Amino acid sequence: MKKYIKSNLFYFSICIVLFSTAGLMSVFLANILKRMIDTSTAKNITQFYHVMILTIFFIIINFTLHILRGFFKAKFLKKVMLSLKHDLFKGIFSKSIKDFNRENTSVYTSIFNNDLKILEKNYFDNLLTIISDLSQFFICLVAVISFQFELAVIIILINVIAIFVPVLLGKILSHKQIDSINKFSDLNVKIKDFFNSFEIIKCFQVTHKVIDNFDHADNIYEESMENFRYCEGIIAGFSTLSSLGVSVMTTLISLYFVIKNQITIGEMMAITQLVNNIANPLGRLSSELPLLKSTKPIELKLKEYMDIKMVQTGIKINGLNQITMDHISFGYTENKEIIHDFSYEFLKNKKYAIVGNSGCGKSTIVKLLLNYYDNYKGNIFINDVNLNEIDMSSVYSHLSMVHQNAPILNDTLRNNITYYNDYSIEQVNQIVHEAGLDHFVESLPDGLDTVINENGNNISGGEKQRISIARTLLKNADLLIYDEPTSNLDHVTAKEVEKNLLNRNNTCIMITHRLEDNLLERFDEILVLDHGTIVESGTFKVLLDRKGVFYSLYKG
Ligand SMILES: Nc1ncnc2c1ncn2[C@@H]1O[C@H](COP(=O)(O)OP(=O)(O)OP(=O)(O)O)[C@@H](O)[C@H]1O
Repeated sequence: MKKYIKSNLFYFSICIVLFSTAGLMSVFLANILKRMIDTSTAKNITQFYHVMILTIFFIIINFTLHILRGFFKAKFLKKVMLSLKHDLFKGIFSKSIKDFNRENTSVYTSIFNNDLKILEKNYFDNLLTIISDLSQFFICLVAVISFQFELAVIIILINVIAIFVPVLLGKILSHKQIDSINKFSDLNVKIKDFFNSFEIIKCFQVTHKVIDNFDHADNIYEESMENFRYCEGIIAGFSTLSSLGVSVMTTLISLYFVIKNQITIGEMMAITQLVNNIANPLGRLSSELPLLKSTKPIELKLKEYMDIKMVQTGIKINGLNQITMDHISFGYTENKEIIHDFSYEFLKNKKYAIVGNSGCGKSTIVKLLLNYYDNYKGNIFINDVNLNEIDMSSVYSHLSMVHQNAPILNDTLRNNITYYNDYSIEQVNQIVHEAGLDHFVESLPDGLDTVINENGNNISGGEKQRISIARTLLKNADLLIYDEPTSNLDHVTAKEVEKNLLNRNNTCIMITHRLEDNLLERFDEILVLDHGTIVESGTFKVLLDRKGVFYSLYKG
């Protein structure tokens, strides 16, 4: 976190100066109190006017300092949180697809919703309070020493004992903190899943079970929070002991010095005031310091993400001429192989269909091509270069894909289609037409500028699919991969859209369950997959004539 302080040193330095004045202001106030009491015992009206002016001056300065502290603290926190979130977001997006998929997306959202908030409050904000309290403690201590050396020594002794235990407890607090963060992340995953499945939960009438499930996860989280709060409570107890002990001892000892005529009543008041400003900050410090320490695990966790660099090593490819899958075997888990000895060569500008029963591994083949997983046996080559040696970003720049469940942004239809790239209005309109979206766009109140809701819940499944198709076509990549692109479209629209998809001069791999003549006749090669292996391949006509697996699938 020091890096973020360094990069915002200007605002941090101003904050240090402003928050450090807290001690001086306490001494100022103690001085005013001393003068007030001494004036009352001397009954001197000139002294009274001096004290009055001094008090007004104190109030104005104190007020101004508070305003300035608030202003610069807000600036500092804004700057530091902006750069922190930027680096974190960039770090997460620097992950490869396979690394990103290893964690549930709720884990990432929980970092932003929870971890960063804790860091802001317990580290950066807390740090400024610590500076203020340290300044009060040291400056007031020096002031007390200048009044009464023996008194200062006694105060230090009491405080050292009182602060020692909470600092030790800080380590335990830190463990409790990280435990509660992990539990919160688990709870977040559940909440996200349940909200995403809202309609299904209602239809299946399992609301009570879901509530039980939620309660269970929440219970685990709250128990971890309860442990954390217990620990905080114990630390707070020691803090109170510290400040109370010091206050009582000081008053008694000061009284003794007054009785012995070694200090005036005004000085006794000033000392009591100063000691309060030693004991109270010290009491607070004994919980603030452990809190600061407790953010260490969060810092380490975030650092892991922020240290991820966009890996752009490897060989760059300038186009996709041929893709060779050579004896590929793969399973998501060790004991279940999904793809068995799959070998095939996809050639430039040819059209391929992959068909087969549900679960036979069609999408998995595509995921392996896209390097989502690298723990397969065999080799994948692109233009004769092994996929493991290629800079994947150069591969991604030459391909585009329509996913089975197309992700939709909570943004305008235009941005959902262009994905923030710059295209002319003519290009966008042409693609809208090819994806069969003309009527849909016309029906929208703001046309392409209409905002689509989160997950596209104000549009139909077919419209979502056509947006995804438009997005893919607009990129006009060398290789277009379609995973059941028209499964949600009516027969007529599907036919029209598929015609546009296959008319293009690109390599195309389409996974489809639509075994219809007018579609299948358009492919150069149809791969028939069964249990992760190609059992037949050829043109539609050849496969029909063979009267084998494909024929049975086709005839249903
Ligand atoms: N991330 C995953 N982790 C574990 N198993 C998975 C994962 N993804 C898919 N599978 C399993 O791998 C097998 C093949 O899945 P795949 O999605 O490739 O099938 P598919 O032929 O595309 O099916 P469909 O036609 O239904 O889309 C299935 O049994 C599926 O349950």
